[in-house]
This record gives sequence, structure tokens and C-alpha cells, in this order.
Amino acid sequence: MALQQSIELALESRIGEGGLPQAALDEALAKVGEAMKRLADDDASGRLPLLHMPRTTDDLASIREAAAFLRDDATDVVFLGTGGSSLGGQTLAQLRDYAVPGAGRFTESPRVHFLDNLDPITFDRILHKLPLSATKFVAISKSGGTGETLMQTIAVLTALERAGLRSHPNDLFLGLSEPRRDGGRNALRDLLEPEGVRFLDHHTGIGGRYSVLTNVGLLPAAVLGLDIAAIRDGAADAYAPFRAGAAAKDAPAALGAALNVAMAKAGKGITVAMAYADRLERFTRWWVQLWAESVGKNGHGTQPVAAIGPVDQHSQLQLYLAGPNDKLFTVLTTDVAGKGPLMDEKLARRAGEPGFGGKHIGDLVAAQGRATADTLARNGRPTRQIHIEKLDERAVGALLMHFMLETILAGYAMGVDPFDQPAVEEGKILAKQYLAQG
Ligand SMILES: O=P(O)(O)OC[C@H]1O[C@](O)(CO)[C@@H](O)[C@@H]1O
Repeated sequence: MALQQSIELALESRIGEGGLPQAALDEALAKVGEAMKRLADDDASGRLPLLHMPRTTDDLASIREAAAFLRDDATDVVFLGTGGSSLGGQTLAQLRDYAVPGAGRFTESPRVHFLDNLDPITFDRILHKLPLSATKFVAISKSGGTGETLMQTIAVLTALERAGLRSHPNDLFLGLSEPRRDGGRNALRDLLEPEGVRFLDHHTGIGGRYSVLTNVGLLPAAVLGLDIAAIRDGAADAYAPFRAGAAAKDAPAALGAALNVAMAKAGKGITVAMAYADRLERFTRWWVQLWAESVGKNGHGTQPVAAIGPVDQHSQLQLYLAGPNDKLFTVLTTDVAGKGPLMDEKLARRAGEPGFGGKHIGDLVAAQGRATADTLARNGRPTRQIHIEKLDERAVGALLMHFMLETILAGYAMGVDPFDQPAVEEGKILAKQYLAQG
């Protein structure tokens, strides 16, 4: 298994007051055990197609074929879409340095862009900078009706027209959305299909924030040359204990769900994921949406916070160690010991840090991840550790599936529907009213 999880440093027996009493964990495990039965029913009945994704292979060829179309003669590939229609792809793309500080600027052609936020200045600038005739665009929206994605798409079509490329949007554009329901409306399809733009179907039974293992996440991954079958294999690894009928305490995602449920009940209203890897930064953002939209309803839920190590030690750690003890921490580390530039002995001595001599940058990062988890625990802050041996496609697939399963089970155990997000609609309707009012 590419992931190892330990909840030792979250338990009262290890860290004292502030940790989780065994009885509280047992109570949560019992609830999650019930939730696992529901999940097994979901699998058997086919109600949750996500659970079948790890074993699905018959769509991989069409994803690779679409990726080849996007790569063909392209200097840039731009993914339009937001939330679950973007963050999964971004997470996987980080394996190829997407949005990695510094390194992200040197990625090979085609450059991949995810325009998930709507900012007029960014959009203006990018449309002026992109070589439009050598750029492919992909508009992704499960519903087809998300205002941000529609505006972006209209803006791109207009820019293509201005550049004299309007007669070829079918060569430059791809859509990804649900099929029309009973011939009904799908705004994105209404916009692009008359231009001859080809569409891939969004899985109708898998919501956006759970869609990373479908074409939504795997298409950008394939454009970047990632092994998309290995991503699914990793997801299968995370799901294997469930298929084998393991007890909740022995299925890592179920144990993680129980920890979260028990901590929420104990009044820890915040859950922090701190990943010691630049290439897990978008994973933490993907998880924030997954957790927030899935469990934040009917007065339930805990606040997800994304952090990156070691950089956020220099901004957030003071609060984490000495502020209110109202958080559960998940510290994610990877095998980085022995990796990266080697510290010259002489220069290390000159810097007054002889201990750095002969060490690699990765040695310090590994020590920091360990030290942060241990320091949190010493200060009575409950901490789960997740260690990833090698950050590759299989490991990220396992990580993504682990957290989707954990979230679904926590939602079931909390008594909320982890698949809807009804509260978000209110603001969308109001924004459209304000837009109409001018
Ligand atoms: O894929 P769509 O339908 O454009 O939705 C984008 C995002 O908007 C939301 O519906 C929230 O507004 C998310 O749940 C979703 O991932």
C-alpha cells in the first residue's frame, strides 16, 4: 500500500488531555461500521458508481484519444471550469509540476492552465497572451449551467472570433458535460454544440467533487502524459479493504472517518490538512471542497483548512500549537529523505549550521514533517499522520480515493447527505439578480 496512516498521535492514551479517548473512538467506529454497510449496499446496487471507478478500464482509451487531440499541435491547453470540474485535474497535474512554485514555470509543451477562478483581469491577460491558434480549450461543467464557466466560454469564443479563428472552434475546443436530460437545456452544450464542438459525457451518477477518477480528472492527467490506469489502480488499493469486508478499524479510510466524526463530536470544529510537499498543495484544496461541501449541512460539519509544510510553519504553526485546542490535524509526508541538493560541509559550517553538512534538503523536510507532528502531539493537539512512500500516480490515486471514502462515510455517520450542496444555490441566484439589476 502506497499510503500509511497512523492515528496514534490523536489518541488520549498517547498525547493526554486534548486527545481522543478510546471510548469516543469506539463509539465513532461503530457508527462508521454502520455507514460501511450502507456503502457496501451502494456498491452492490450500483447506486454509487464512484465505487466502481477504480476497476473501470473501458473508458481509458477514449480519454487518451481526447488527450491526444488536445496535445496535437498545441502549445497550450486551457481547462475552463470550477470547483469539482477543476480541482481534481489540478491535483493530478501537480505530478507534472503544475502550479508548483518556481518549477511550474518550466513545464514542457503543451503548457496546461486551469482557469477556475473568475477574475476579469486574469482572463483579459491570459486571452491576450495565449497564442490562440495553437491553444486548445476544454470547457468542463457537470451541470453545464455554472455562470463562471459559461462566461469564460463566451469570452473565449469571442476572442477566437476576433482572432479570425471562429470558423474552427471545433478544432480548438472540447466540451465535457452531462448529456442533456430528456432533450432539455444544458447551457454549455447550447453554447458550443452549434459551433460543432465535440463533447465528452460527464458521468451522470458522479458529482463534481467526486469526479477526479472520471474523465474530468483523468483527461488533464492524460494530456500531461500521466499513467491514468495507475491512478485508478491506486484508487483500487484504497478501496480494497472495503471490498474485502474489513472492520472499520482496519480500513484506513473508515478509521479516518471515525476519527473525524469523533473529533467533531468532541468539539474540534476545525480540521487541518498540512502536506509537506509542493505537489500536494492542490490536493489540499481539492480536499477542502470535498469536505466542506459534503459534510457542511444541517448545522453539521467541521471547517477544513489547507496548509503546506514547511512554509506554513512560518505562518500558521504558532496558532496551531498555542491557540485554541479546537482542531484535528492531518500531517501528510512523503519519502523525501536523501532527496534534493546536498549541503556542502564547509558552507554549512560557515552558516553556523554544521549539522546541515552532508544532508540533503529532503532530509530537513522529512525531519520537519516528523517534528511538526510530534510537537503538535506534545502540546496535546490531536494529529493523524499519513505517509506516502513515493508520490506518483498510484499513490495519488490511493490518496484521492481514501479521502473520498472517508468523506462519504463521515457524512453518512453524521447523518448528512454527502452528495448534495443545496445551500450554495442561494448566493448564485442572488448574484444573477444583482447582475440583471446592473
Ligand atoms: O461542474 P459544475 O456543474 O459546473 O459545478 C461546478 C461546482 O459548482 C458547485 O456546484 C458549487 O457551486 C460545485 O459543487 C461544483 O463542483
